[in-house]
Order: sequence, then C-alpha cells, then structure tokens
Amino acid sequence: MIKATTVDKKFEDLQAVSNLNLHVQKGSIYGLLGSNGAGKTTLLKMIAGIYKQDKGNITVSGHTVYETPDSKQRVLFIPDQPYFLHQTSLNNMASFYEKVYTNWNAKRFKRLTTHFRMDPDKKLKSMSKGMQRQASFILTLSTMPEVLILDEPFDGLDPVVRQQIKNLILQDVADRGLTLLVSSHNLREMEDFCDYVGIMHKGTLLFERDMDELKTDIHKLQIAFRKVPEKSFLDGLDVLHYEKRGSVVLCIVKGKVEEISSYVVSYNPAIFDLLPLTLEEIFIYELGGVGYEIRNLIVE
Ligand SMILES: Nc1ncnc2c1ncn2[C@@H]1O[C@H](COP(=O)(O)OP(=O)(O)OP(=O)(O)O)[C@@H](O)[C@H]1O
Repeated sequence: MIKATTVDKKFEDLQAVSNLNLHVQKGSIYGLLGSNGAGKTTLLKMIAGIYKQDKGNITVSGHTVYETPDSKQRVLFIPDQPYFLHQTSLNNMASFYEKVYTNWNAKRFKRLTTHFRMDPDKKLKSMSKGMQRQASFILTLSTMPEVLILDEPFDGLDPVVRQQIKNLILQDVADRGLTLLVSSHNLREMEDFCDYVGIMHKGTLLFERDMDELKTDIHKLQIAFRKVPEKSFLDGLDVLHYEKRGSVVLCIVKGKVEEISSYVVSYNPAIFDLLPLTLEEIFIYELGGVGYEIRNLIVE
C-alpha cells in the first residue's frame, strides 16, 4: 500500500532521512516511533506528497503522491500543528473541501460536527488547540480518505475525545480498509492501537515489525543463581542489556521463548522468570543498542 524504497532527504547539509525503506500494508495501522529529530515528520511529509525526496521512490497504491492531484484526493495528512486561515470557520472549510474532494461526505461532516458539539460558524483561529485538532479530524475523516497520515495526532485532545477519535479511525479501518500511518511519542497508546511499528533514529528506520511478533520476540529475563556464572554464559543469546544484582542476573534478550528458556535452564538457575516487555522498554533498549541510552543529567 505505502512503499518507500531507499529514500533520502537533505535540508542543506543536514541528512534528515537516509536510505530509508518502509512498507505499510493496506487496512493496517502503522506506528512510526523514534527519537526527537529522527526524521519522522520529514518522512510523513514526503509520503503525503508535501516534500519531494532527493533520492529513492515513494508510492501509495502504486502511484506517487507528490504533484499528483488524484493521489492527494485519497491520501490525507494531519500535521502536528493544524493551520487554519484567519476568519475561517468549520463551515467555510467544509464548503472548500466539498469542492476539492470528490468523495466529500456532507452527512458524515454534519454528524461529526454535532457529535463533537462544535459550532460550525465559529472562527477556527479562536478555538482552543484541542478543538482545532478536532476540527481537523472532522474535515479529514469527511473526505473518506483511503490513507490517513497523522503526525502526533492526539496531543492536546482530552482522554474522552482521544478515545472517540481512535474509535472512529478503527471503524474506518474495519469497514473501509482505511490505512493509517501515525507518528507518536506516546508508546503506551501506540502499543494498543497499532498493528505494526517502525522505529526511526537519525534518519534511518532501525526496524519495522508486526506488533504481536515484536512482543513475543524480545523478553526480560530474571535469573537467580546459587553461584552466578561469568557474563559470557549468555554469549549464546542475543543480549541487548545485562545487569547483575547480587545473585540475580537481569537481562533483555531477543529470540524465541523456547530457545531462550532451554538455553538458560541448561545453566541450572535457582529461579528463572521470562517476562514480556512493554513497547516503551523495547524502544529504550533498541535505541540503547545504537548508542542512544538514557543517561542521567546532573546540573549544578
Ligand atoms: N524545513 C526544514 N528545514 C531544515 N531542517 C529541517 C526542516 N524540517 C526538519 N528539519 C531537520 O530535519 C531533522 C528531522 O526533523 P523531523 O521534524 O523530521 O524529526 P522528527 O522525528 O519528526 O522529530 P520530533 O520527534 O522531535 O518531532 C531535524 O534535525 C530537523 O531540524
């Protein structure tokens, strides 16, 4: 559905995106995670056809979006900071969208406006940040998009509206096969919402994985020994993090449960627990593996 192949983007001397490959399946929800300045917004804007990549290829349903009005009818983008012209109301925007978007659904627009108790004649600029964001969702979802690209979309929305908007998106995914690409720093939220996740760092995609697979592929081990063996006893496993606290070894390991378990058990531990990781823990350990660790900042 969305396919980015060997994509590069530079801003003057700064390589914002570098040799990046990404693949989003139709009807799925893909969460794009990453460190600050990783290049997520730049990538989303290239996929949405706002920026042109310097190198590589980006297609949505087999077509390029950049300077392709037909694709822009189907691929909608909500930026992290919605922008509306002065003096414009939701109704003004709806009349404009109706002329531009051939699949504009006036009935849906009315229902959503009423549901979210928005005054369609109030100037959007005078609305709160959260209300402006709701207005963006109302307008965008009323164009009946095929692909929705959202840059940190839920910031500023209260928990009730947040859940309602996520439910609307999930309905569109289930009923119309909507494809969603969403960037966020809220890993707890992404963990429940996404089918796939990709983690970006310094312009590259470290990996992209099925969410369920990801969680069954990386584990936290707590192993207690009567006599703790040398650290090298773990050399046969793919260890992301190792810590020894007295007679207990705590580590983060990638791999299949059965293989890890039989490996560890062969060293006769007194107690051995294998626990799942949260997406936040996976994020921190994966980025730690490429030198982006948590270090305490001490100020004087
Ligand atoms: N229009 C621009 N002109 C120059 N540099 C830019 C521009 N847009 C982004 N950059 C730079 O490109 C890099 C990637 O920025 P980008 O906004 O894509 O990161 P991000 O992953 O979305 O970050 P964050 O999570 O902090 O929002 C940053 O170093 C940023 O300063």
